[in-house]
Amino acid sequence: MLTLKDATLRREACLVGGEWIAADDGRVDDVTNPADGSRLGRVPRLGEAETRRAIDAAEAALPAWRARSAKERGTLLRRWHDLLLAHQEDLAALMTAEQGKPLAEARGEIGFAASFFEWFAEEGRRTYGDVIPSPQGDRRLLVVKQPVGVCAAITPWNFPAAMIARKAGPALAAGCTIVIKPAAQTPYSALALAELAQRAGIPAGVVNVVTGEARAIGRAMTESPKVRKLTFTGSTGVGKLLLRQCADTVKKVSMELGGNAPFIVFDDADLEKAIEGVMQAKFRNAGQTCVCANRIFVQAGIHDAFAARLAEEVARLRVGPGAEEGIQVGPLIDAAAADKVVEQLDDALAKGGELLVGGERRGATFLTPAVIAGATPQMACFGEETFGPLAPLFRFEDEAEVVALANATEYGLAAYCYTRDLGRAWRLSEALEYGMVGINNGHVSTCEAPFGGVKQSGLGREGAHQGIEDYLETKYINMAID
Ligand SMILES: NC(=O)c1ccc[n+]([C@@H]2O[C@H](COP(=O)([O-])OP(=O)(O)OC[C@H]3O[C@@H](n4cnc5c(N)ncnc54)[C@H](O)[C@@H]3O)[C@@H](O)[C@H]2O)c1
Ligand SMILES: O=C[C@H](O)CS(=O)(=O)O
Repeated sequence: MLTLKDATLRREACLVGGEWIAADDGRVDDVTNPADGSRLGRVPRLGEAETRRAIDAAEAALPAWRARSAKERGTLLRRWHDLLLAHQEDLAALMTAEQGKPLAEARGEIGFAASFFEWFAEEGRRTYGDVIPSPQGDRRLLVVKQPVGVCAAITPWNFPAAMIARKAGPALAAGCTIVIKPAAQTPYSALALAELAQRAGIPAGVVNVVTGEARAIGRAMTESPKVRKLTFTGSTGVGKLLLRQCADTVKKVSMELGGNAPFIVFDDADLEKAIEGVMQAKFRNAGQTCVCANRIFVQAGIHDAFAARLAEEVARLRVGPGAEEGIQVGPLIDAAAADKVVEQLDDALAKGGELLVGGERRGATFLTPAVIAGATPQMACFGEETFGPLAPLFRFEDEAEVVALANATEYGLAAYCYTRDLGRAWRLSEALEYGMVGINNGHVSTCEAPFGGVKQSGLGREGAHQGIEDYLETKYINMAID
């Protein structure tokens, strides 16, 4: 049973123009706990009409919000940050109940989400323009940055708070207003963030959250000329669809899409550090992160020692409901997600892979973390994003071979490399076709750094200074002074 210190954080209505609303026709959708399939509650099933009203509310709030100074907007963002931390336990409990991740990870995600509000509270005050030396004495050339305007955000279930904060933070700091559609599986985290935005004093209409029919809401967002930017985090397939839908109104877009991360271990790597890194890069959120190690390449000389140590560590992982203290691997988001991982596991075994540990299905959504040796590029786990606790080991001989294998994918989000050779670290950092590279490090995400991918892993960057640029327009002013 989910009990919160502050029960009012558990909202079952949508925030539109400062009002908490139900669907016009009263329809609702169940929210379930992936650990046991129990119903947590119900949230409104909004459609196009309600979404259009949310867009209108964001448009109505825009002039006053963009007229505030960046410092004033930053003060409110900082308050939102403080409220997330003040309610971290309740927000973590809500997240674990609806998403399944272990409580310790959920607490960490709330801190991660809050960091984007803190970071962009200050970045908004540094959206500098330019004064350009004019070629004519009677002209002055200026460049100023202005907010894009009304933004729409569509976010995934795997990081239900941080993926919202990584968008709402820069949007609000830049002077934009926003309409957010969270994933159907994880609405409570989004609605709790909206509740805390109100408590922080963020004005009505600046932040709006709509739950309901994804296609209908997405259509309203992408078709509306009032929406000047769409920021999406989710699968590459849905990203492509939304990109197409945004073309008719030429919206600015940010796309944070799928991944297929290579994790490369050379003979000269520090074995224990590599094991620590792969455990972090592979099994965080039960392997359901876009930057998870999807393919683990191990050089022949260290392969057997690495495989034995990895199997040993994986066997120790505690699997169970995320709400139980000490659990390290929770359930997958639903039975279909677990089915997909089992299919990839069975495919690998059918094609010659050797199961070293795990792979046991426990009920609908639990799967004990698995390690497979003898993986090959002919297996589904080579080309497809696994999004689950399956670690396939690919043996390789030399640098040229592993770079070619690592880059043989349409994805390009994150990559990892373990070596103590400085020259090789540089060569791999430059040769790997990915937006982010971890060298002797299995976790790269932080608000100070630009997160994002190349190829079909996305467009744009989130976090860092780059993250606010996506919410700004550049205006050039040519002024005659005669
Ligand atoms: N690059 C990143 O930063 C990042 C972060 C997290 C997740 N992801 C990716 O997201 C995927 C897993 O998340 P998911 O299962 O929620 O992805 P998904 O693409 O199925 O859904 C993402 C969001 O899009 C919505 N959606 C789905 N179809 C839609 C449509 N036709 N119109 C409008 N909205 C629609 C969903 O309701 C959800 O809110 C993985 O591929 C993962 O790699 C990427
Ligand atoms: O899955 C997507 C997240 O962006 C992963 S991380 O928490 O930013 O590493």
